Parts: sequence; C-alpha cells; structure tokens
Amino acid sequence: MTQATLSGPWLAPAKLNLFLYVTGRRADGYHDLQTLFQFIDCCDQLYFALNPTGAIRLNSDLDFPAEDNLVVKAARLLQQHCDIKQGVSITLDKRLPMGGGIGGGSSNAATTLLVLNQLWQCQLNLEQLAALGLQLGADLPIFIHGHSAFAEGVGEQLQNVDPEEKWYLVLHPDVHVSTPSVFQHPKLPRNTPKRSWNELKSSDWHNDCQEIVAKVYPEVAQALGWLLEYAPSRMTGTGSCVFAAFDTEREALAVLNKRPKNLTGFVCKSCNQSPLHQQLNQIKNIQ
Ligand SMILES: C[C@](O)(CO)[C@H](O)COP(=O)(O)OP(=O)(O)OC[C@H]1O[C@@H](n2ccc(N)nc2=O)[C@H](O)[C@@H]1O
Ligand SMILES: Nc1ncnc2c1ncn2[C@@H]1O[C@H](COP(=O)(O)OP(=O)(O)OP(=O)(O)O)[C@@H](O)[C@H]1O
Repeated sequence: MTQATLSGPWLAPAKLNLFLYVTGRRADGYHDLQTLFQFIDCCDQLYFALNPTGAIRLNSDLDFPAEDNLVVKAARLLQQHCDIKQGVSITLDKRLPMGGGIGGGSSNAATTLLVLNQLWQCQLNLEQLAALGLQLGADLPIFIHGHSAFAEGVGEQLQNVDPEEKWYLVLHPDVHVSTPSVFQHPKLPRNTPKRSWNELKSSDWHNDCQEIVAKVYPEVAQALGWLLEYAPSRMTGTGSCVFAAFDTEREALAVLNKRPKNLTGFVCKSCNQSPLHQQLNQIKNIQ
C-alpha cells in the first residue's frame, strides 16, 4: 500500500451500549460496569499526513482547542510512548453528535492510535494499544479491540460476542450530557448484582443511568417517551441518545419520518466487526 492510500479517509465508528449496568464504585472514583457494546455504521472520518518535524496538528471545525481534543492527545501519547521523531497533521471530519453517549471522541482517539501505529511503524499489538488508550478514557479499549463485546471492569475487560445485527433508529436530543456528572449523581444506582453473560444475554436489557438522565434532562425523557410508542427503547451510555432496534431499514426510516420537528435522529445498521477494523483488514489482505 502506498502512503497516499494510507492517509485516509479512516473511519471512526460510533457504538451503542445495548445494556449498561453499574455494579460497583471503585476506590479511584470510577465505576465497575457490565455492558454490551455493538458498533454502528455511522462514522467520523480522519485523514493523516506525516511530517518530519515532529509537530502534531489538527484541522477540524470543532470549537474547542486542539490540545483538548482526544485525537491530539492520542497522537502525542503514542509519539511519546514509542519515541517517534515524525509528526502528523490530522484532519477530523466530524459527523457524529457529541455528548450523545455514542463514543465519538473515544472512537476518534482509537482510530488515531490504530492508524498511527501503522504509519509510524510502532508495531504495538491491540492489547498494548488498548492499554495505552485506556489512559485517555474507558471507552477507548472497545474501539481498539474492534469486535462487539460484553465488557466488565470500567469497560476494558472484553469478551467477544455476536449480538444480532439490526437496524437502529437513534434519536439525539439537543442536549450534551456530561459523563462525569452522571457518574457523580448521588442517586445513580451503583449496586446492580453482577450476572454472567449467559444470564444477561437472555434477560431484558436496561441502562442504569437512564432514569437519572431522563429526570435531569427533560429532552431525553421526551425522546424516550416518543420512541417507546413504536418499539422497546433505551438510552446508550450516559446519554443523551436513545435508540430502538428494527428488523429492516424501511421500518426504522418509517418511524424516523414520523418524529416531531424538534427531534433529530438517524438510522444506521449495527455491525459486530468495527468498520475501521474492516478497513484495516482489507489493507492487511492487500499488503
Ligand atoms: C458510559 C460509557 O460511555 C459506557 O460505554 C463509558 O463508561 C464512558 O467512557 P468515557 O467517556 O471514555 O469515560 P472517561 O472519559 O474514562 O470517564 C469520564 C468520567 O466518567 C466516570 N466514569 C467513567 C467510566 C466508568 N466506568 N466509571 C466512571 O465513573 C469517571 O468519573 C470519569 O472521570
Ligand atoms: N475528537 C473528539 N470528538 C468529540 N468530543 C471530543 C473529542 N475530543 C475531545 N472531546 C470532548 O469529549 C466530550 C464528549 O464527547 P463524545 O462525543 O465522545 O461524547 P459521548 O459520545 O457522550 O462519549 P461517551 O459515550 O464516551 O461518554 C466533548 O464534549 C468534548 O469536550
């Protein structure tokens, strides 16, 4: 493969938490979870151009400083960890809603680690990249891992599973939910009993953060209330997005088209192999 082909676009897919249970609080302030991650084919896109100077630059339309962007943090972390002399200019084409619980920032950072690992020839394996990524956020490892998983710990202990690939209608209420504020909420249920995957996979699925978030953000309660009229619906992560599964794209679109004017949303297909890993595997097969 030529360097030009490797420059992009590279995909950074979103995820859904098909269920999310908080099973305990740890001494470091983080929470132990049991969650089921599945990817969706809705993605941000990133482009990478190497430079010899060592500088790391970001082009994006986001309105916060590049230094705070997880993409820049990921590039710097890998550069320092592997003592890389080259730099990179990264262009981020942001399409995923932010603060929606679909993991866009974490996915951007994971794509950066995976692609720069190739371009800078760092030769770290997925386990090493996931451990590095975990320093940036609990959602990084699943995006590095690249296969749907039942996750425990803070979300880094991953067991591959293959939930049915469905069409999803995702509604994005017009609010940004801060993940730390949800986990700090005094009324968050924190002691859901741990269950085995075997038990969980055949039970009804819930999200322990949903009740609190719907109380604090009426927009989330409204979206959920509306979608529940059509199909079983839940929140992903700490919100604000809510989703429902459908067997066909047509059914999902039919419901999307009936939504009230103040609700935005999209239809997507879920997939058990991350769209980014599908791209990376294609390159491996060509090389
Ligand atoms: C809610 C999920 O999206 C589910 O996939 C993730 O657990 C959140 O992952 P994330 O956004 O990558 O979260 P991080 O950036 O690591 O953490 C943000 C904040 O959320 C809280 N946090 C996060 C994950 C976790 N298992 N327990 C926590 O208590 C911590 O206060 C932390 O300071
Ligand atoms: N590349 C990035 N894309 C989006 N947000 C980023 C990025 N880098 C840093 N951030 C910060 O992270 C915050 C949360 O963004 P993100 O879209 O990942 O939320 P989320 O989908 O709710 O994530 P999660 O489910 O992992 O909590 C943003 O408001 C922003 O301040």
